[in-house]
Amino acid sequence: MSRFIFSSPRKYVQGAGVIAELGTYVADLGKQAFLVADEIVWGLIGQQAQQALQQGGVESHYQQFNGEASSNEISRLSQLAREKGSNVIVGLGGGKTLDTVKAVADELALPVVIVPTVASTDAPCSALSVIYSDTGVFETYRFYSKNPDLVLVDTFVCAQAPVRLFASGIADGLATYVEAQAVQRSHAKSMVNGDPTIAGMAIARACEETLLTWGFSAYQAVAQKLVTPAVEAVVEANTLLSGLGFENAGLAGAHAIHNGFTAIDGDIHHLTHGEKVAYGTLTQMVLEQRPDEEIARYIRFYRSINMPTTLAELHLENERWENLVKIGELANSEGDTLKNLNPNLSAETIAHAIRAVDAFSKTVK
Ligand SMILES: NC(=O)c1ccc[n+]([C@@H]2O[C@H](COP(=O)([O-])OP(=O)(O)OC[C@H]3O[C@@H](n4cnc5c(N)ncnc54)[C@H](O)[C@@H]3O)[C@@H](O)[C@H]2O)c1
Ligand SMILES: [Zn+2]
Repeated sequence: MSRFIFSSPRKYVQGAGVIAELGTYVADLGKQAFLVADEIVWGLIGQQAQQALQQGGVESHYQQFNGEASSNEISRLSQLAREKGSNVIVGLGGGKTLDTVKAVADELALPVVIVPTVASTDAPCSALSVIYSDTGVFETYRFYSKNPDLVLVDTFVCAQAPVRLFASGIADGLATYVEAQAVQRSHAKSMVNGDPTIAGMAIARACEETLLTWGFSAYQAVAQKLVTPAVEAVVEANTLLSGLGFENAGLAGAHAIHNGFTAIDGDIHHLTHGEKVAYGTLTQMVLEQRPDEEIARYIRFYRSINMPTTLAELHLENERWENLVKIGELANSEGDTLKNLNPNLSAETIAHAIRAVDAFSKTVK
């Protein structure tokens, strides 16, 4: 029986300078905020955030994020927030910080406010966290009963972040519709365990359209730390459209293969989420036998924003065949989403596709 489900954050606010309004919005949710950010992000906007909260009549306590969205880090921060008597959790930063604060808020059954400071992933809006070991190996998806209470995105702040992270967010967003189509084709379930709604699919499609239409000029603008209408559109696509799209229409091969890459030691660990997802998307496209010209279009677009399309760019050019098969095995693990692409893929078939992307990419002009 079909169950069409659509889930979303309660409120999404985006614009250059909106961080100044943080207190006004947070005050509706709680008056004792527990703020989490890493050292870099805190140095950039910590003071501004605290001031904005104060203006809204919200007291705040800051704790530094240690860098990994792991069970240990979640327990440590939960304990501290409990001791402080906080009644709203606020996370500022990239995907790992945001995934961690979602889990902390869930442990304490408190509202959560997400302030992405970089448009690098579609983590902000979702009701799930990606959990890793303390050393950064993918462990599991942790699901929540609700999405964040507020997502507040200051476009100006995001445009100051490294352009490589912005491009990575574009790559993460470009996977959304590719994976959504696979889920729909195979009648699989979305990340909210429902059948994709018309809304979910339309949002995923709008995400792809926005990124292919304005992704390149937005990338050029952010490289100069500028905010243009195209940058606003792409920040929305990376954050809101991609987030609602992947959650409500589902994940398939691109993200499972991304998760598979964490099985490998070495320099691939220095790649961003989006960079690995870009290659995972191409691998999925090869596995679903998309027309050559369609794959080539994606390759040209990734190249234009400096995302990897060859094994050398993933630092995997000399990787042994057994290790590529290991990536396939982890991608194929229970609880991951490769089966939404095709339940009958072997680890070897995935390894073939990983190498085939490289071979094809080298021929694309
Ligand atoms: N929960 C979800 O739905 C979901 C979706 C996609 C990705 N993810 C997860 O997100 C994580 C990846 O997130 P990420 O790519 O943002 O990386 P990250 O969180 O590991 O790192 C972001 C980096 O950017 C820096 N930074 C942030 N804002 C900045 C700014 N304005 N200026 C300068 N530097 C800034 C931070 O200090 C940090 O070093 C992965 O763990 C992935 O699994 C989760
Ligand atoms: Zn992603």
